[in-house]
Amino acid sequence: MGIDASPFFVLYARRRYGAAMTSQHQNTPSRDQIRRAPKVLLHDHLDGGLRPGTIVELARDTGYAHLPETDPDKLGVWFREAADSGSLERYLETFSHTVGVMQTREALVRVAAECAEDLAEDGVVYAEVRYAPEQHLEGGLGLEEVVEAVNEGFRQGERRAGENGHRIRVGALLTAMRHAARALEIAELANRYRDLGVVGFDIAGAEAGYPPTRHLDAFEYLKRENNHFTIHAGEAFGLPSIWQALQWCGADRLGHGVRIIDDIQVLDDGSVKLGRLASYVRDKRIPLELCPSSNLQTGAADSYTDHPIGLLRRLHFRATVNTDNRLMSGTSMSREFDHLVEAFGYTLEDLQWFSVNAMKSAFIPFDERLAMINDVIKPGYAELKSEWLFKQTASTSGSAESED
Ligand SMILES: O=c1[nH]cnc2c1ncn2[C@@H]1O[C@H](CO)[C@@H](O)[C@H]1O
Ligand SMILES: [Zn+2]
Repeated sequence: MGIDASPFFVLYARRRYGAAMTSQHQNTPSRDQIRRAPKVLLHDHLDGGLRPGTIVELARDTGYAHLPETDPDKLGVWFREAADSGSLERYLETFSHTVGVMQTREALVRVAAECAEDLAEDGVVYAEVRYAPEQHLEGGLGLEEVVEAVNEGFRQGERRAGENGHRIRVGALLTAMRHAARALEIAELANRYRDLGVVGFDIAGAEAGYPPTRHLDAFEYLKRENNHFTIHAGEAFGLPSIWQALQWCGADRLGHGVRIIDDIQVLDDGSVKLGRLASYVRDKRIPLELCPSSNLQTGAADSYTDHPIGLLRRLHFRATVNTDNRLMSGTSMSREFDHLVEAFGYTLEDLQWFSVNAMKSAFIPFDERLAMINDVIKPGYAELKSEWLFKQTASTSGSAESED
């Protein structure tokens, strides 16, 4: 099975990128370099990324009385531990508390603004952040008011980040919950707010028992409108879910899609055989929104070194790295990269490859994606890759000074 192939890949990666280094920039990037590297995030849930302190304050302000902890540090730990159950269904239960405090316009604006700020602070230059408008109506808001509040928050956050020297652009993805029956309505909402801050559509929630084909009407509508959508598929459930998402629903990208590994066979001699579906995904350059830490918590992978991303990157799938839920996983884009660098010996070249892959797969227009790649991402990595040159100069001039 493909997952067993990862140790082989580690060896391959170390040999290829570790021992056989040809220049300094192929060294392991430092944590600080990873944080400063321009990163692109396609799969991040707004209701999975709140600051614990904000949850506590919003609960107090909005009268939400069900928090398991009221100390922010303890609450952060509670989310990580509660989400660490090995089951997607139990992982998803933790969202009742974040969604619980996101029922007013003020709360939504604040959470969205802080999300943009936190991502920018972490070096993310472009993000598509998703949430399910239908889950934020309990306080009396309408669907459009929810979308407008979140958009307002993203714009505020982008402005504040810019004032602090961090440029970021955030687009919203509207999610419909797969167990519910509002997908068409949410798809129409996504279409109405197209070019007004919403860049696409998604479905999420428990996968087993809720195939994406339940929502075919929504996907067909979006296709007729030439709009974009991704589908959570191949996370808790395997190949049939990925197959349906692509061949019945017509998804542009796969949310997770990690189980495509079940259609990849690694033979004893190290050669690899792709099944028909895996070949299709690779040949058509279907973007995989991979979320390593989240997969460890829901049981989709056992460790970073065993995570299929190693093999998928080696086989040149259109792999991207994502956070999924920063609060539940206690993570960030930089931390995801830190883990992958440690597990697979990735260099700045690899991190750039993931970032360019993600930017190519974004739902904004082609010319904007290209400009992001050429004017922001590549120059950012080029600067990091050239740092060793200037370190050398500094140490030379340092020793000259000491001789004076
Ligand atoms: O990894 C995931 N798989 C499936 N559904 C998820 C995942 N993370 C979050 N959500 C669901 O998406 C909703 C909207 O953001 C969240 O409320 C949560 O129920
Ligand atoms: Zn997700």
